[in-house]
Amino acid sequence: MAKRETIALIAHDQKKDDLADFARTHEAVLSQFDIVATGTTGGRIIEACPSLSVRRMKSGPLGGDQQIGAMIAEGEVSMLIFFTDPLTPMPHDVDVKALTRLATVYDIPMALNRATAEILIGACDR
Ligand SMILES: O=C(CO)COP(=O)(O)O
Repeated sequence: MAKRETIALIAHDQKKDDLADFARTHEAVLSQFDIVATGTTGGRIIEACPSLSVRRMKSGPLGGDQQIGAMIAEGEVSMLIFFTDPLTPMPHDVDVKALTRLATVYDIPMALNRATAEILIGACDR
């Protein structure tokens, strides 16, 4: 069986409801991919969409962003959808920056808000 591509899904706390809703809306498309997520986000996605194949890494503040960044560097992630919260200071801000930097370095499609995520997921559905 051909290896499926992986999409990384992450949301900051204030954006988790929105990402869970996004995942529910696009469950059929997402089910064609393996999903990797930071810990708490992954739990929310599994709750919202039990049919999806979700690998949960550590929680973001405990290194989850860095783990997913390492996967990007290894070529294991095809797309990053990360609903960021620009209005709340984060203790792990540097990790968030490192993750989005690696997505840019390795030139994978990256959505940092829902409007862009809708366009990317629409492109996956063709
Ligand atoms: O903080 C995060 C990303 O920077 C998300 O981590 P959680 O999904 O564990 O809340």
